[in-house]
Amino acid sequence: MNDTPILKIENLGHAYGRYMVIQDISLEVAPGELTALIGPNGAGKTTFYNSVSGGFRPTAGKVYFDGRDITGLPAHKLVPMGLLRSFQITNIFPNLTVMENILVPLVLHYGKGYAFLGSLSREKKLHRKAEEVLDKVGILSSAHRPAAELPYGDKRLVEMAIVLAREPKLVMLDEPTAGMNPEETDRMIQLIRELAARFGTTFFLTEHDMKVVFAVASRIYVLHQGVLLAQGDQETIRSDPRVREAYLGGSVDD
Ligand SMILES: Nc1ncnc2c1ncn2[C@@H]1O[C@H](COP(=O)(O)OP(=O)(O)OP(=O)(O)O)[C@@H](O)[C@H]1O
Repeated sequence: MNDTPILKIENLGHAYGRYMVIQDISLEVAPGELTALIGPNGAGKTTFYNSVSGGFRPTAGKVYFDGRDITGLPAHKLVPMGLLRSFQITNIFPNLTVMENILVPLVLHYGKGYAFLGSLSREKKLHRKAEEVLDKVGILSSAHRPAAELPYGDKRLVEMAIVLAREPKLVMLDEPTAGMNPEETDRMIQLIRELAARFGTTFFLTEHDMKVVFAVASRIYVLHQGVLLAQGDQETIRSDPRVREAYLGGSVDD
């Protein structure tokens, strides 16, 4: 069994100018583990997310992905290694069909060196791959509809299909359900759980919606004023008085 952590973070810190926003964060994520980093507004979650997933170079610490030092590498270099970050819904091309929305990143991802070129044309193989991922997430029947026509929740499924098409080992999501209604949020939760269960994809969420966190994550880290305040399973986090205090009481419960 491979026991190399998929993600290992050592003493991570980031400052905007002189303002130290996150400090001394160390954690490890095992392959397949569903992890969330939670914290009140302004705790530094997005800064953490960007420091780890290629948004910018952190000012302190080290980030290892699958045993390799990736500290400060930009997101586009992390993608071929298998570390993806989610993108906003606006990155879906509304005038292209759902299928084309999957094909464009697939072409960019595999480029001319697409590995399993055989008797079929490269285009056919990419097409088949796109159909495969659309089927996996359950929107193959919408393949030839313009993405703009899809309801919001289905657009997020397209986004996930785009993610899956690139065969990630780790997906980092920054508030994946932001802007969604409760029904769409539930679908997203189901999708993350299903992708993890069926395809072994490791997810790391930064999130302040407790409903999402408790529905998805088995391991939770709590960030407060830029430092890790607590970590553990759901029960440990729910019952930690410091976490309740940080959330001003009550809102830790969903
Ligand atoms: N580019 C920046 N320059 C200066 N300060 C910033 C910048 N980005 C964020 N900050 C500050 O850093 C702190 C942490 O912000 P961050 O967005 O990482 O927190 P967060 O936990 O994601 O918050 P939220 O849940 O509100 O999105 C905040 O005080 C914020 O104002």
